[in-house]
Amino acid sequence: MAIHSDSLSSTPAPERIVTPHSASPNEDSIERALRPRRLDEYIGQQRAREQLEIFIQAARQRGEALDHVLLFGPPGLGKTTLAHIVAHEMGVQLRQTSGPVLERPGDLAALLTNLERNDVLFIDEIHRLSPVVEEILYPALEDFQIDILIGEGPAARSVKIDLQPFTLVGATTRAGMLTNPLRDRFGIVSRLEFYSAQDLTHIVTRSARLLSADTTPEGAIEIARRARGTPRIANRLLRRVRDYAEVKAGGRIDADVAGAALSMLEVDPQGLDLMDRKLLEAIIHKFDGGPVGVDSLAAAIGEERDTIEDVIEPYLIQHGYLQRTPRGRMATQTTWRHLGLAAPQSAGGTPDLF
Ligand SMILES: Nc1ncnc2c1ncn2[C@@H]1O[C@H](COP(=O)(O)OP(=O)(O)OP(=O)(O)O)[C@@H](O)[C@H]1O
Repeated sequence: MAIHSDSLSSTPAPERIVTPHSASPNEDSIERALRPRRLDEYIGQQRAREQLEIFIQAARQRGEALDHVLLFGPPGLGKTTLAHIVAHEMGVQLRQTSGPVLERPGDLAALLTNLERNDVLFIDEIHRLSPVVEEILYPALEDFQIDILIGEGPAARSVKIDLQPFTLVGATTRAGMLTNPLRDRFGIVSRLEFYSAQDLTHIVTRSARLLSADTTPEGAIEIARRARGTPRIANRLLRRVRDYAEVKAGGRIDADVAGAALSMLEVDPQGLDLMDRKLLEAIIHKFDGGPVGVDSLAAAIGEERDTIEDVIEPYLIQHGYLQRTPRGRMATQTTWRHLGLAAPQSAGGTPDLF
């Protein structure tokens, strides 16, 4: 049966220090150790947290399974962490899989029939479920039943199997790619946002404590500011800065040490790394500032389209470095300025008045 307990990523982990994907098994285990276990340890995402707190308490009081939950947002923002927290707060087990590894209906059926009452089933990359597997999921979500075909040819017959009530937690970077019937079956839908520098500072401070890394408040702020709004990146930068501090600065992470370490890692003061700059420079130098289609851009920088759309772009767009127009991606005034260039009048975004 092709079901793994590890979550798999749709996009290959690129070689970048700020990639929001976890890059190695060793890193996975450190990540697990840093993962908050309870809702009150989960920093930021106030809206999602408050909603879940109420719905979990209500479900617990009624002794029922929590309604199905869809979490969406860019990678590394804490979807897997929230799924684990939901199970922990409900006092139930979590089973974990991901859309692409559920190849056949039988893979999903085996998982569903092994769930115990009110358990959580976490499906990462749920937008990548195959249509035949998705079919099985509909009656499971609605009536806690599945229809299984037994036998082949004219002798084949369909058998209904009752399931224990359970909660599906689905995670996706692309809510728009979910089919309508699947999306409609989630009672709770939460969009995770990039974290503020303040929330990330809390996360860095907490992780530093857990890793026994000697970090000053200013050191934590410096790391948080450059972490692209993403806890996974913040934790990774913290570990690299800790290495630097141990070798070069007697182990203490203050603002200067963090700044020097991050410059060495080519993460600039805005948290953009080589790949971000490569993409922005390509738009400006190879496509005259755009608009340029994502496929041409992918070819120009040797990166997968999915990685550009899921990993690189969302932060750049949100922070005004990139505009997505119907004719393609465009550099903005901020982009030109960031790269130390004079912006042409035609560039998108706020004009450079200074
Ligand atoms: N709100 C939070 N508070 C503290 N730490 C967090 C929070 N969210 C995430 N983290 C940390 O960031 C790491 C990455 O989070 P997680 O694996 O849950 O992200 P994800 O959104 O599921 O990413 P992906 O979609 O790539 O699997 C976790 O190990 C955890 O330590």
